[in-house]
Amino acid sequence: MKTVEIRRRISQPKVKRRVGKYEVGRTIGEGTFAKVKFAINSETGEPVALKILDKEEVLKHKMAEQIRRK
Ligand SMILES: Nc1ncnc2c1ncn2[C@@H]1O[C@H](COP(=O)(O)OP(=O)(O)OP(=O)(O)O)[C@@H](O)[C@H]1O
Repeated sequence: MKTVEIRRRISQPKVKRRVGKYEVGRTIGEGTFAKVKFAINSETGEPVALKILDKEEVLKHKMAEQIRRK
């Protein structure tokens, strides 16, 4: 009985990272200033590509004016 409970716990999917309403999954690409991850809008179920910017690199290359928060 005890063994079954432990196995169940181990086989549960890992808790995914959350950013606001998005459940963040695997990395699908990388660019010079950003990492792009697969994510799901938990309110609508819509799959999206989530771009995570490297703030240091953006500031270093004076690209802040090209970035808009959505
Ligand atoms: N909307 C998207 N859907 C799926 N994959 C994407 C999407 N946007 C970006 N990617 C993936 O993430 C990678 C990195 O994207 P990003 O826009 O950061 O850089 P890049 O424009 O390709 O390269 P660089 O920043 O070096 O000019 C892309 O090459 C692509 O593989």
